[in-house]
Amino acid sequence: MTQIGSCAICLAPAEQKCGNCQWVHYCSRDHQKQHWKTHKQYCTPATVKTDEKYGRYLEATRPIKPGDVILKESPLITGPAQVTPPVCLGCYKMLEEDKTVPCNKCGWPMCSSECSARDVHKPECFYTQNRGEKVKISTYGVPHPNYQCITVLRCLYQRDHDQKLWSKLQALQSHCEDRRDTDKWNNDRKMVLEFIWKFFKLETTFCEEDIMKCCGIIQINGHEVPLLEPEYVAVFDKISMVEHNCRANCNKSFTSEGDIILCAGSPLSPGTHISVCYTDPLWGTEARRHHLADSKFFECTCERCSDVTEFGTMYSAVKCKKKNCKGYLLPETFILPILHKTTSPDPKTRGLDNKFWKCPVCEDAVSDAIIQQLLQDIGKELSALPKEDPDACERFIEHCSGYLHPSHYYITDAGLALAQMIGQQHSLGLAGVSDDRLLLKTQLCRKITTLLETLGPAETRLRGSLLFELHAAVAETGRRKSLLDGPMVMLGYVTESRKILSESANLLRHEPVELPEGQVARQARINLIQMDDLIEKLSNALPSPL
Ligand SMILES: C[S@@+](CC[C@H](N)C(=O)[O-])C[C@H]1O[C@@H](n2cnc3c(N)ncnc32)[C@H](O)[C@@H]1O
Repeated sequence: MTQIGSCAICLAPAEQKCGNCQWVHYCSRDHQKQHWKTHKQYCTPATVKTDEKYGRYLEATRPIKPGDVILKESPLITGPAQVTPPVCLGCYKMLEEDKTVPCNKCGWPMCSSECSARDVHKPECFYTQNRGEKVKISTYGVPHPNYQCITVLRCLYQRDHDQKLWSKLQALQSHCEDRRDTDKWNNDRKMVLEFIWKFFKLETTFCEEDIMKCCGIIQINGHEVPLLEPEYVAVFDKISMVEHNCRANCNKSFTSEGDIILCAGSPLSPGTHISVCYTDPLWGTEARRHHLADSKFFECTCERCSDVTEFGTMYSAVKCKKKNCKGYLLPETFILPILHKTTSPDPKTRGLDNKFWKCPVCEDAVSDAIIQQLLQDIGKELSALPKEDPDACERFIEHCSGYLHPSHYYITDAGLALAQMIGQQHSLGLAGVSDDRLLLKTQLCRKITTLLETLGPAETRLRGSLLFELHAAVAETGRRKSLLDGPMVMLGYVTESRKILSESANLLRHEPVELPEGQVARQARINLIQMDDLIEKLSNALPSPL
């Protein structure tokens, strides 16, 4: 069916759309030509499609290279996170007692009078003034219930103040039927809906359906923006169309201004579904699938979830315990129906005793309940590890290696923490760690970055940060070797380290300086210049072949 929109120039009903992005309508070729100067800045190499499984999704319209920006857009709505200590409702900075300026119209504490005057603060200011009594916040630094409803209230405000924005928000997925009666739904009813009705006296203004739908729109489409601590929430328009894949081909990052950027992580040919990972790609398949079912209301059947070996990485595999067997146990499938409104896989209530994990080498079979118990115990051990303790981390990895595949998610998780810890705690940095630890860091960084290339090629933030760690370890190894074998061995190591660093800088190039990854990217650019200098000096010092 042809969709009728309104012409971007004259607003007349229009059937034709931009052939590339299929987003903007035109009534005539003349108006399309006239609009091109503006539109070409926003015309994206992706278009919205619909099907039964995904609903609306984005598809590439032309070949896209890794690193290409597919979309960049400003939020439709921003607001504080649902559970947050008091933050400025203009800029989201955390508020400190005695350093706040109450908005003179509504009393909400702000960081400055400039922030009170920001448009973003208008909705709660408007409804607080109508309520007839100013807000008074007296506890800071801990989550405050008054903030739970703010982002929802800001959505609701648009109904009577910005029809276009309201329509865009209302068109987003909210899964109202699936959410009904979940714990989150019941909490939202109490902490958001009742607060809006009672505190703001809006019982006759906004009905239950409108409020709960806005809660759903934020739950399904909201992004936590990590530019500040605590994070705030933003809902975007086009980015909301991007589907999930556990081995996504794109990633999102934020600009310092809070815009979102969607970037390709692998080459995309026309017709490819554009995807990001809605969950943590470093979790095991069961945890990812449960998280998606509980928070986004679909059961993931992507290529990664469908392949128990996770592209041959054996990321969820458990060691076979039959005597002398060197095989690994895996279930036949991870794609089992998940009962909605449950939380995580609980070995006691799964009732899956008739499911088995099998070893292809010795054909042994172990019941799912036994495996779940083992994984639960190891998971508990991992969460109880003391923070910032590399020895404890190393002991955990050694112990778990008796039960799990070397690339198992629990071992990878601990390995990642260990790789980042080595060198961080020493006042001399990597120069202060033992040769063994330096080698371990190098091996862990290499192993996990390679694993990430397979499991999450678009996870550029983590891969870029780990490659930065790796470049430092390789350079330090070179420095130590040169002390024994003379300065010339250094050249090979520095050249390798520079290559790794250049990849890291490239992967992190969109990260804003507010994020640790943006700081790493900045340092990487500085190090690159220094390394080029060093490589030149070492090359010039090489004896001439003549
Ligand atoms: C942010 S929205 C994406 C746009 C949505 N498809 C729409 O039509 O508005 C997230 C929702 O899309 C659907 N979805 C996204 N990725 C999916 C996937 N891999 N499999 C099934 N459904 C998916 C789910 O309903 C999910 O809650």
